Amino acid sequence: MSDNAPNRETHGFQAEVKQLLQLMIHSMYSNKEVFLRELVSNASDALDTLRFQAVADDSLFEKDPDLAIWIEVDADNRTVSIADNGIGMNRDEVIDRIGTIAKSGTRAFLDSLSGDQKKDAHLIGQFGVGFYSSFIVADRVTVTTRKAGEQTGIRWESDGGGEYTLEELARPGRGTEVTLHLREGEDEFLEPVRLRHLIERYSDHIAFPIKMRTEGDADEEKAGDWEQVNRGAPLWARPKSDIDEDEYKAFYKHVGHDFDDPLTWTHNKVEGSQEYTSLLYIPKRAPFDMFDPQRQSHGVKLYVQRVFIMDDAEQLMPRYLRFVRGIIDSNDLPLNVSRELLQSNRVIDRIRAGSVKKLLGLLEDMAEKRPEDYAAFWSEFGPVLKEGVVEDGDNREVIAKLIRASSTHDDDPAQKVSLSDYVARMQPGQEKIYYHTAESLAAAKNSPHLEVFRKKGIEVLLLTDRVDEWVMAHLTEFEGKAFQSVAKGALDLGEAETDEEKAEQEKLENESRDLLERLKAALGETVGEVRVTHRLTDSPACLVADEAGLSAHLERILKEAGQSIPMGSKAHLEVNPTHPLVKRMDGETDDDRFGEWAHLLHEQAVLAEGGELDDPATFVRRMNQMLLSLSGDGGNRDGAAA
Ligand SMILES: Nc1ncnc2c1ncn2[C@@H]1O[C@H](COP(=O)(O)OP(=O)(O)OP(=O)(O)O)[C@@H](O)[C@H]1O
Repeated sequence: MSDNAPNRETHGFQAEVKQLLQLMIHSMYSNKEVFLRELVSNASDALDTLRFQAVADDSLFEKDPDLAIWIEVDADNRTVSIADNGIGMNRDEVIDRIGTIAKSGTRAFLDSLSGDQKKDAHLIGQFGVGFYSSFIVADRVTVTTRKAGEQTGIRWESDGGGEYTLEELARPGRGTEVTLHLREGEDEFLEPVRLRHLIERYSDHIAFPIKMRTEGDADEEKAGDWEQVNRGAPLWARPKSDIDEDEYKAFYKHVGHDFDDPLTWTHNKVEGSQEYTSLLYIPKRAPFDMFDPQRQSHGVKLYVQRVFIMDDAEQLMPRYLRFVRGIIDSNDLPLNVSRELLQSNRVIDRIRAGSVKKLLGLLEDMAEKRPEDYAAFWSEFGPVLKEGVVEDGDNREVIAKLIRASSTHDDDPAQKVSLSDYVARMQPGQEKIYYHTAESLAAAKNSPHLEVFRKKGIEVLLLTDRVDEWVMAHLTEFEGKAFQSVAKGALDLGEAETDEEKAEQEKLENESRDLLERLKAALGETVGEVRVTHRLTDSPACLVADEAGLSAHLERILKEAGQSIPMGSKAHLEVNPTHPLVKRMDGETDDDRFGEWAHLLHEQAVLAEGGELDDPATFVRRMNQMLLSLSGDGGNRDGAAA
């Protein structure tokens, strides 16, 4: 892949990059000044990385320890350059990082965007607009860079079409310089005043000096010297009272690589036996790959005494808070702390416990005082936070309080009902918190299992997130009330059922003995027990798992995940003897025909709860036969009806 110039190679962009570049140029145009913030943010990260690596090897400073970022305008050539003396990149790194997007699923996500979504800066922005935002204002971008400690520099150049060129070059200083050749009409960025203004607005919090040339109008002598244009101190180290909302938001965009503002944040300085500062943010939106196990997240960064140590210090945050972004700066850890050392470290354990507490407190507070924000949070991150019920036994109760669900109270698809709301609405005599898990809200709310609950006005939580089965296996009680799946075990409504109702039920059971036996004989091992239902008022039958067994919904999840289903008891068939269809069956004297009815009843029950039939064709044949016989044309046409 080389062209005519000596030592110059031409490479093609990865397809995703090409696609993203085009989308970005169009969707971001009205926010075009973001390029400056992004390039300064990258430069700051590169300085952080150098400073960290130099802790172990100070030769990397190459006698140039004053870390900074320089912004320079060349009005004649219509360029703006952003330079740093940070870690730099070697040839392979340039290819890997500036021509490739590592996030898996990017392609599929980009392909799935509709026309309008393609113009939505916030959707595109979730990739972290980063370096590519240069092309919003530039029609050619040149990067020259040399990695600290290495000999050869490299020059990268592209017009943002499909290709870029690479060329080796001698570069005495380490670090990176990005030069933007501005598009026609973008001359506003040649105005130093405009650039200063943008730095003040978006990059003031950058902890390294950002320097620009002094302007010479008042004092010609000094014109051309470099002067620092930002405050240059880490934001989190400043007193809270000194920092305004916009500064917090600007810092979030840098640290969280997000284009949007955060939803909320918590900033804490802990003193005493442990000293650390945390500034933790909750984003507005979940990244598209939130549930991708391979996702590379921009989580929480660890600093030690204001020196950046590492990104994504997963020991600082439990998995169920993986959406949190921000920094933790410890005064107690050594500067040369490694990932391995963090693994079983008491300091880290305490910082994590403290931070989790703060975050859960922040969520509690938001739930109470800003319910609309909390609803927005829940709809983005609810399923992730729920994992905490399983993962974090110590905080299970607090997390349970934060859970929101749909329920039969209003059948609203927005998950709004808290467990406390539910308990407050429990019927007199009701002892349990009832819930139903299903694949979708439609399947949940129309499930036959809910019939008796609806009739009696007993609320049932409708749980439709994938994690719910797993969560409910760990959540056994709330405020002293046990949880009960409406699709499991023998139903006991306790005192919510009157004595008359109980007597009637018993009578019905006695009268139905024969019917139940015939059904069990016809269905054999297809089902566990066959019994009279408590649950149904309108449907003829439903399936019920054992108390300790797997619900049909969980069985399906496991099957889809390719897991083997533990051999347990079969689901039990519950029938409603008062249903006209069941009554009619009871009167059927032909055993073969009764058998067909019985299977049909079972198959219906499987379908009604969203299940799949083992043998759908036979079901269809039975169904057709039944329809024909009901229309008075059955009996002799068995074969033809199939
Ligand atoms: N000034 C720089 N010095 C050293 N490396 C850099 C510099 N700018 C960019 N890089 C490297 O290129 C990578 C890609 O940069 P880019 O801005 O596209 O994304 P990012 O900063 O990783 O994340 P995001 O896209 O979420 O902002 C960076 O992760 C970094 O490794």
